[in-house]
Amino acid sequence: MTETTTLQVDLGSRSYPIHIGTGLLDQPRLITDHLPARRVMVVTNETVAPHYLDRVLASLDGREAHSVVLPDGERFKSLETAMRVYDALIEHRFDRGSAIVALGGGVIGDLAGFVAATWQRGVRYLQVPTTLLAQVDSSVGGKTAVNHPGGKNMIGAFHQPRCVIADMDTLDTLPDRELRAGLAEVIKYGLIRDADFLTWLEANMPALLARDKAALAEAVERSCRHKAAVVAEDELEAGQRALLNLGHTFGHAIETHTGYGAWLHGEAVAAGMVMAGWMSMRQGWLSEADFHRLEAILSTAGLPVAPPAMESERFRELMAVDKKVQDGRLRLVLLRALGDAVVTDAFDPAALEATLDHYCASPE
Ligand SMILES: NC(=O)c1ccc[n+]([C@@H]2O[C@H](COP(=O)([O-])OP(=O)(O)OC[C@H]3O[C@@H](n4cnc5c(N)ncnc54)[C@H](O)[C@@H]3O)[C@@H](O)[C@H]2O)c1
Ligand SMILES: O=C(O)C(=O)C[C@@H](O)[C@H](O)[C@H](O)COP(=O)(O)O
Ligand SMILES: [Zn+2]
Repeated sequence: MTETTTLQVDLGSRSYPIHIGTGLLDQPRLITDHLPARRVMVVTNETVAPHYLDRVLASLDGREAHSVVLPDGERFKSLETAMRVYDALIEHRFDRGSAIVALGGGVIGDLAGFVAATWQRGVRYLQVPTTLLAQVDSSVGGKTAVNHPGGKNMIGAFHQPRCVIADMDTLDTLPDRELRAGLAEVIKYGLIRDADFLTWLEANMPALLARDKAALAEAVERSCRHKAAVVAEDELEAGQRALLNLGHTFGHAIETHTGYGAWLHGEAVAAGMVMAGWMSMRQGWLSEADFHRLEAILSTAGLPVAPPAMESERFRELMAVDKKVQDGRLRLVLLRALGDAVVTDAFDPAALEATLDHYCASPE
């Protein structure tokens, strides 16, 4: 077991710790200390359960622990799947004092968090993220949701976890493609608010892709510091939190268009960040050299730098339901420089049209 780093998400009475380290799943009482509930439901999926469920259940010794093992995949981040968890909660008489543990990647975290937010109008829950993406982003900040067939994360709530336990050892079993998808959200923090981190990521990309534990731990910790700081400033996305959405307006359109799953969230966000970067360059905000740097780091991380074949009209249609639309006006996260992002509706519409023309397939 190595050192554990603990960060804090400062939200007054709803503050909570993020523990990052190795061997955490085998530490007795780490979960129960943060979840003083008699009944606990562990929500996980069929891929994660064989690796980690027994250890989490063992750590809940002394509690009445149950588990629900869901099918795996973004397409199961739905109300129908949430209903399976509600069914288990009813069956085992879960009351307001009961608690939920989300064990898995962002799909499980978002769905279990949504169930926790809505079960009897809100019960406690804890995040045990097991993908890089979930450790650096989705487990922190309390955005919970399920998808609608017509739009990503359309049905959700803000509901903060009581604690985040990121055991880096769980990344040992993560497929390479999923590791790369997680790197997209790590790179995002550099692009929106930390040019030095971006330089560090460029230098350390080979180590990260080779799963060097120290490099991964530093990437997780620096990412969580950024996420915690943004969330503490603007929990409910009244302003600056929207910067965490860089690439997501384009990316969510890609995920919805491709039916939730063909493109991983991180892959869609990577292509979306390239599109946002290209548009920022077209606006005259980002230099050509910096755009190429953005494209290069994503490409070195093995991520897509262009969307799938999609007509521009389909992008327009899907982007129109983005949650950042205000009074019918689309707001986008664009870059003024690397490490300096802005959320704005004051973009040149011609720059958006040029971006869609540049990246989209023409209708047959
Ligand atoms: N709430 C937020 O703030 C937030 C932030 C970013 C992303 N998200 C959401 O997160 C989701 C994406 O999360 P994700 O990338 O973790 O995808 P995911 O949850 O689908 O996990 C990726 C894959 O890895 C498997 N897996 C998980 N842990 C594993 C492990 N340790 N070993 C082996 N396999 C493992 C999963 O079963 C799945 O097949 C999207 O729905 C996205 O919208 C939410
Ligand atoms: O925490 C946030 O805020 C984010 O925007 C993080 C994103 O990486 C994440 O994908 C989030 O789920 C997107 O939220 P949404 O509000 O655009 O659905
Ligand atoms: Zn995201």
